[in-house]
Amino acid sequence: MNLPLLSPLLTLFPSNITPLVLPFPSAPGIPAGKENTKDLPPASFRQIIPALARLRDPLGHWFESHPSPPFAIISDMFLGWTHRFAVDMKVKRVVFSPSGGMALSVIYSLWKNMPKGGDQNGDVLFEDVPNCPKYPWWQLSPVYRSYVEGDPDSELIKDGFWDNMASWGVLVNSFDGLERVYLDHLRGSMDYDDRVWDVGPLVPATGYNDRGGASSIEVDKMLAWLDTCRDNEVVYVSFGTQAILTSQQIEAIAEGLERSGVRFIWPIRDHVTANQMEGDRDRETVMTGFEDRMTGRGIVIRGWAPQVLILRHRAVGTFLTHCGWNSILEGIMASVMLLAWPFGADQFSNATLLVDYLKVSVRVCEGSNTVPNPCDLAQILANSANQDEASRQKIIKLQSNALEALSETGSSSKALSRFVNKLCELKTRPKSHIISHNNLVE
Ligand SMILES: O=c1ccn([C@@H]2O[C@H](COP(=O)(O)OP(=O)(O)O[C@H]3O[C@H](CO)[C@@H](O)[C@H](O)[C@H]3O)[C@@H](O)[C@H]2O)c(=O)[nH]1
Repeated sequence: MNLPLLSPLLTLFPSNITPLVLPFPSAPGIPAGKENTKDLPPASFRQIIPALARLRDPLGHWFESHPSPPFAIISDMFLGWTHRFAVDMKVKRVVFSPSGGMALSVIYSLWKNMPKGGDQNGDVLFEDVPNCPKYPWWQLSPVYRSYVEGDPDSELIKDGFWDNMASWGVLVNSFDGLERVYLDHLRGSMDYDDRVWDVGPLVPATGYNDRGGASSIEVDKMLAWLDTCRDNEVVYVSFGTQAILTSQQIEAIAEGLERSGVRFIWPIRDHVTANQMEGDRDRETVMTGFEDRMTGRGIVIRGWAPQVLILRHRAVGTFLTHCGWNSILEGIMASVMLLAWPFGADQFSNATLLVDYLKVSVRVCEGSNTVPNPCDLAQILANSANQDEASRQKIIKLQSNALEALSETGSSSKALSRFVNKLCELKTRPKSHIISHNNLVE
């Protein structure tokens, strides 16, 4: 069911890429017909990681029956089992990190040291990560916090992260001019050596507007409305594919937007309604009245928004974001002011990077259960929408670093070339020289 998401890529390279479609393994806790975390609640990560590990056998059959099987595997960090698979197949495995270098450093440190709780303040200090970030226990990755020693799914997830660290190399969706210190840290602290390739930001090319799916709004109408707005006056509000807002949070955002007087676009995910918590007030009543009053001043999208297209419009100048890494990179590429409200996963580390280290963002709220004060929120939104060009300089500088990284001679392009060269070296080397997992020469 995820195959259509690849169509734009497959169309661009029809003869180079052949998808191998394996049936999604059924698994307890994952309803039939749901094959993507964007259609599932955040806790489903605990089920989906073990489910995907069951692809090992079908993949193995394909591998062994292929006349010219691959000599390297690139796989997402939630597919840690592919490291051992690669070892068995006597090929190399490269981790793909959809998270940035700082977040990955924190995640690796977490699984390496496996802290059992915080200090007396409830904080966990990451002493082996540059700048020694610390987080209260509740801000650590929920996948980590749900680890139970001896539980088969927990052990599989833990092994997956250990295997990520033991893999041959890592591709990071990030760039030198954003967080070099963390990319260097990954180079220095793992056995990856120089095989850390920062090839980002990986964002869609101009003109490609359907990232992650078709939009739930008439795009032409939305663009026509945006065209009537002044430069940078529109606030875009979105919390990615995982966060589920409570009715109280939705109400507070609606009130904040209304009080602020700003123009806005705000997608609300469909299945949020289905997941309303018990005791929440009726979201629909709030939203219907709000949408009526906001006609002409803002757009509420029920479902999927063409986020990249929206962010790139000259009228959009502020992004209230949950700090998902893709949203951050898209925001940087569009040089919009980032207002941070991290919910979970790697988002607290991402917020640390943006707010505390790079100082390109303001922390608006924190946590999946916190409800912001609508008056404070309104003030922050209004201030951001009215900022002058001078206050946008830091984010413009980051955008220019990103563009530089992607230029022909930029750091990310060079990293990609180095990566391709390494792969080519593998291809020309007989497999008998490959060192196995046990460091035995095969
Ligand atoms: O209506 C929508 C909603 C989302 N998006 C796109 O969906 C992606 C969302 O990705 P991201 O911003 O990274 O958020 P999540 O969906 O929450 O991503 C998960 O994966 C990221 C990468 O690992 C982590 O950084 C996050 O914490 C984790 O929640 C982005 O490309 C958005 O442009 C849309 O196009 N339209």
